[in-house]
Amino acid sequence: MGTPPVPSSPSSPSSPSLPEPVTEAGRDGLAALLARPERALVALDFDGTLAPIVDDPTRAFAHPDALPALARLAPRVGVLAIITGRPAEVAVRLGGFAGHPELAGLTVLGAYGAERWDAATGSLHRPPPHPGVAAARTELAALVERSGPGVLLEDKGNALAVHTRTAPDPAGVFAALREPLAELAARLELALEPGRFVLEVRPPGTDKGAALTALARETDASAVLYGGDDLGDLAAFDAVAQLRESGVPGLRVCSGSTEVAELAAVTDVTVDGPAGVAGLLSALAAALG
Ligand SMILES: O=P(O)(O)OC[C@H]1O[C@H](O[C@H]2O[C@H](CO)[C@@H](O)[C@H](O)[C@H]2O)[C@H](O)[C@@H](O)[C@@H]1O
Repeated sequence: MGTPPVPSSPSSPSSPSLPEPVTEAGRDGLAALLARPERALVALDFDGTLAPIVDDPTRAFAHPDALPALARLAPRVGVLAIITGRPAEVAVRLGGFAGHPELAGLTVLGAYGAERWDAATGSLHRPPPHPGVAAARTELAALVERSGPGVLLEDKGNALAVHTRTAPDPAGVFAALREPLAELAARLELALEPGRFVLEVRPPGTDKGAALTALARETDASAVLYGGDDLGDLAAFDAVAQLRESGVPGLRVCSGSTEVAELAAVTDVTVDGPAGVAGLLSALAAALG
């Protein structure tokens, strides 16, 4: 017996209208996507974009409207992808992406593009562990212990994330940890990746921009949409700008939040967090018939 199709959205029976991008390049990107959807690449970040931000990273499930919107959009565009800082298999589990016939073509690029899961085959590609991560694990456990209550260490296998969201002073602890973590990352030949009340040390060598560009080239995309909410998404927004310069129109969607308010200035359209993203994806699917 196969997995049943994704149910329709619980909270938005009718699709909202497509928002108008505030930039000309964004309007061109949207027009190109609507004109040739079969050649379009739609790529989305996970946390803060498809999944609401919550205190416990292990319980950051997709917004209830996200999966129905993705399922509706997937058959209408060339390629649908998730590009996330999570390990690919964690994003697949939290998103509930596996086993749905509508999402048979979905690709999940995890660990900022270092990992790849394809729904079509269920195959997971993961690089070998970086030697610096094991050393960082021991040091970070001690550092987190000293940092006071509410500071969490998320062990992602080949990366480690220190979360300060549930500390009594999240911004203050984040600021205090930034320099020691930058020093540790440099010493162990790792990269420091700051995000929403999180400082991550991870293997260098890739980012979401490189991942998005490679996927656009691999799939010969004629238009690209990228949606994100955090600092790690800036590389992907830059990649959209570079793809535009090389003749591939693109649309940059900001999943808006008060935590990373500066992102709206470098994107073409801002929606209200994961609910707004799901609404936009649903509206896109409706516009594509
Ligand atoms: O690339 P993303 O999919 O956006 O992942 C980036 C990081 O997201 C997660 O942390 C964020 O979400 C948590 C759950 O809502 C929240 O508690 C935390 O404050 C946010 O920074 C994830 O835990 C990290 O591993 C990802 O790198």
